Amino acid sequence: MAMGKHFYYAYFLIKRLLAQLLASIAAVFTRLGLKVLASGPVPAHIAIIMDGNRRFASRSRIDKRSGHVLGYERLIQTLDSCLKLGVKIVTVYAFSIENFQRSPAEVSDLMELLQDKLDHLVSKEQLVRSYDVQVRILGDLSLLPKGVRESAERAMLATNNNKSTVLNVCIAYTSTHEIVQAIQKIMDERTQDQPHDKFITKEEIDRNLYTGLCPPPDILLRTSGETRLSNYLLWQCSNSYMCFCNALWPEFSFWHLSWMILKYQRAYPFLPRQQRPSF
Ligand SMILES: CC(C)=CCC/C(C)=C/CC/C(C)=C/COP(=O)(O)OP(=O)(O)O
Repeated sequence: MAMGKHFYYAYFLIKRLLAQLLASIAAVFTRLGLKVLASGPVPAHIAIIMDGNRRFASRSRIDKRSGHVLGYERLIQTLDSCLKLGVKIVTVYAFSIENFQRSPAEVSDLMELLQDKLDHLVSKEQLVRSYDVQVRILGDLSLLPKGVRESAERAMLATNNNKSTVLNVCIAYTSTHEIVQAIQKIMDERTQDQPHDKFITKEEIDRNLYTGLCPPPDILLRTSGETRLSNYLLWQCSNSYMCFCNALWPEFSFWHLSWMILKYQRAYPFLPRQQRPSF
């Protein structure tokens, strides 16, 4: 009996030591990987369609909400790696206007999660403070329940003075809606200020999109093997390097990110030069 107990303790001790050893080896390789990647051109802006949370949940036999929670955790880890690498702006698709057509229970779960995570992001997330991240919520906030809208406004206000890096979170967003709203805004201003001016310029549309003066994404990543744009940043990504990855979003690791950056660096000499951020 005593022998069995000792064996049991030894087994768990060895398992824990091995896990710690593997974690230290992974940390060393991650640091090395970051150094190698940072020696090539680093994208200033990465846009991500975080796809595959529900498929991951169903494969892992967990509920959909837990799949989205894991998706949020993966976002924080990916953001951490991007910022360590020197990426200045990360823009993520968290909820499209089309997502409102999901079942009322799932929409309500996602809204609760977004509210919770937006509050968490600015109050408890060390990453936001250490990298001086400005959080911007892009989308038609009037479509959101009051609680989520208030959390979004709180998050933007609380990080408004952070100037080093940006996390854009697209919620209640679709690109066509954004473009229509931008044109509508320009037309409304026209009627008041210059009633006879009939021409709209590209620069005016740029300025009036939710992304405003933010430079366009260098890379657009979509996970889960889907190769559609799903009405995401259609105007802004006209010259972006597209990267489609088979991993589901909760599985997207540092190594998937590194592979994507390496592919971008290999293609870099042939890519059109994008506007660089001014910070
Ligand atoms: C505050 C903040 C930034 C929160 C982010 C939370 C988060 C990760 C939201 C993503 C939600 C979403 C619709 C993912 C797409 O997977 P899916 O549901 O379409 O999965 P499927 O493709 O497997 O169906």
